Amino acid sequence: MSEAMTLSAEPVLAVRDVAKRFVMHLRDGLEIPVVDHVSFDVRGGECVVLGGPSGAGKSSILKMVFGNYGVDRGAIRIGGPAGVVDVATATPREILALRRSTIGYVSQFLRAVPRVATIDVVMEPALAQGDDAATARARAGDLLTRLHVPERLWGLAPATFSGGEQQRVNIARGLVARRALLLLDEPTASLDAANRAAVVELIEAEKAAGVALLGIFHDTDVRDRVATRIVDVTTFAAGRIAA
Ligand SMILES: Nc1ncnc2c1ncn2[C@@H]1O[C@H](COP(=O)(O)OP(=O)(O)OP(=O)(O)O)[C@@H](O)[C@H]1O
Repeated sequence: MSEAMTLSAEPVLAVRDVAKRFVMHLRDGLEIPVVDHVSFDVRGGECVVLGGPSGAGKSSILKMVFGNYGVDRGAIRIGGPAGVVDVATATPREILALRRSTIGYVSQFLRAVPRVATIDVVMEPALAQGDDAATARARAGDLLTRLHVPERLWGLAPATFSGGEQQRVNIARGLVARRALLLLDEPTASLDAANRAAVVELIEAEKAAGVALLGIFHDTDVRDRVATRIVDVTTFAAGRIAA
């Protein structure tokens, strides 16, 4: 199927005229403008990559979309089961509901819960979404296998795993639930070539399933393979020259 045929008509994510500055209260309210007039869409079936040098504001934009950072101006509209929610004006409760139903976040860091087995860590978001245990376990096992996490580790807690193993457990956990919008914060950082390739395949599968993806990838090889479009964040620089 061609890419155009898998794209949904309405964007899953619509960012409109967003501005963000940080106010340093411990430094007499010093203001650090980061981005201004940020506008872009992400439709189902496409992977939009935020590009630009270090400090341009890529992570800040991702964190605003996830609701971790407040927004000074503009709208971040996300279409979910309960209709369209504007993250810029949503209550914390609405943002949490949106995360449970609509937005997935895959970072490179695992916040490991002590003593919980890997398979349970991975399947938990699928159970929270309402999948039955057998379905959630099967999907979790499939993802762990594709990410080369050996089955002998599934019953162990990931706290003692290597950095790369923990990262792969985290990616599996981030992908296990079916979400309309996936945010990817350098999911392939410090993975080896075989696992980078596995992540690229999983991202392609999400695109084919009609998921909207927004990501940051410093690895240009991975970025060029997954990106439908690159949004250059330097075009949104707010009154400052990016480093
Ligand atoms: N919580 C914060 N408080 C104050 N300033 C911040 C905060 N988060 C980010 N910044 C500043 O905002 C600017 C953009 O940072 P951001 O992390 O979004 O850039 P980036 O493009 O993701 O960079 P990198 O590629 O290095 O991760 C930087 O100058 C940074 O110092």
